[in-house]
Amino acid sequence: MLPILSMLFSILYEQTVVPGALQLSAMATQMLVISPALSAISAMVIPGTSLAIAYLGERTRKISKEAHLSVANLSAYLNEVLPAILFVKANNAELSENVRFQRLANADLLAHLKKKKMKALTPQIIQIIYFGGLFTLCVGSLVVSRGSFDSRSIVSFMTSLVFLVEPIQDVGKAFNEWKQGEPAIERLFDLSNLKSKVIEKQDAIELETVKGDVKFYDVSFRYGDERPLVLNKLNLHIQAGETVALIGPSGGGKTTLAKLLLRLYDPLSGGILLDNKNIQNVHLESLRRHVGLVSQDVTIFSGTVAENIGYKDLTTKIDMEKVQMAARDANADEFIRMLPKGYETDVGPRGSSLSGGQKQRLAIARAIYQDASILILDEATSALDSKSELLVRQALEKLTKNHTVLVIAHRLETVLMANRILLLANGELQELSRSSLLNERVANMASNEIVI
Ligand SMILES: Nc1ncnc2c1ncn2[C@@H]1O[C@H](COP(=O)(O)OP(=O)(O)OP(=O)(O)O)[C@@H](O)[C@H]1O
Repeated sequence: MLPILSMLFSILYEQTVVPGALQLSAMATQMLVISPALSAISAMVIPGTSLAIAYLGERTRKISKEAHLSVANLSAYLNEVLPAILFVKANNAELSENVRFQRLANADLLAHLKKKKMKALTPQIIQIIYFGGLFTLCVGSLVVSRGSFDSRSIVSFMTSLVFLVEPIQDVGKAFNEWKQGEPAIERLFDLSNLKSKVIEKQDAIELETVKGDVKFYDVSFRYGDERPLVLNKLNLHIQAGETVALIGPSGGGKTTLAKLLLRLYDPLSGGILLDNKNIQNVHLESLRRHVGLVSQDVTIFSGTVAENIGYKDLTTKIDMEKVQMAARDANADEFIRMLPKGYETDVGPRGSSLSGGQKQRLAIARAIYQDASILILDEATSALDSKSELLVRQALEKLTKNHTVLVIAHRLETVLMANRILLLANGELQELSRSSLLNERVANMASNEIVI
């Protein structure tokens, strides 16, 4: 942001405003010396032209804003639809998506044409206004002076006037350029003003090693003042090395609990302790290094397999030995070696060249590489074929051996991997025994998604 602002400052201020202002004051002084009366008349033209420039500036700003919005709408649409192209085809929706695309593309084309027209016309309109003003002034000056001026004074006055107009014109152009760029700057500021929902303390502590003991005490949370409580005085103690399965109805608050542990939000009341330290007193970076997340919407970036697994060290140096170990533990090594370039294979945008199960195993390998003591596994609801599912489950089982695991589970097999099973419904937790889970009544209450 700062380089952009300093560049704008340099263009507008140092290259236009400062020399312009110097020239303007020199010419105005010269004119005042030659004839104060004529200078006063000339000065009257200036507010008129300034108003015209201001009006044109405002129009340019509006048109530029429309152009920015139209391109933003188009790119948002493409970002949404291109990754879901399989869904579009499966629903025979190519034609309707084509129409939607055409509509947005046309709107973008029109908005940009309008902007180009305005950009081309503005300097001409300003020129016409200036020369109109200048002509009026010349005629006015001759009429007012009625021969009291000698020809040298008139020439000198007019020359000063021409040189006076030039910097005003420059400032007008700079003003229009500023107005044209204003919507883009507004959007940049909007983005940079997106505030984090949590605040890191100045004296926050660094967690070097973590055993993995997690405690939620009296935690209440809602997403906004007007919204209902998602968690209501919830208490939960997960001992280091334990695996806890969290089940519950959709919208019951399971993901919210995980978000609070990652400190994406702070609880309304109560607190969360990690190895008996309140996470609000811990460096965010260090907290999130020790708490790994394998979420249900697996995120795979375009890049190589190795880069996706060693994501934590992407900007430093990826440890290839560690990548391969993580892939072996995640049951991913075998399929990776069969890819055209093994670990160096490009997986395509959003991992488009991989199957659902392969993506999930890559995400698990990434979590293993991260070396977090605590893992949150948000099990994918989408079904995999039985072989893939078995490979993913085996990988998850390996993970539970040496980590504290909170698994948001949707399948009975995953639930049964856990040491304890907790049902989260209506903001409250209830511990379930394995036998009660197999009881149909509780199973229905817990979640329709659990296949029992
Ligand atoms: N960012 C948000 N802003 C406002 N409300 C939210 C937000 N995220 C979740 N909610 C609401 O909070 C409640 C709990 O959502 P949460 O995602 O924790 O449920 P869940 O148990 O994980 O559901 P699922 O099993 O369907 O993933 C829901 O009513 C949801 O609509």
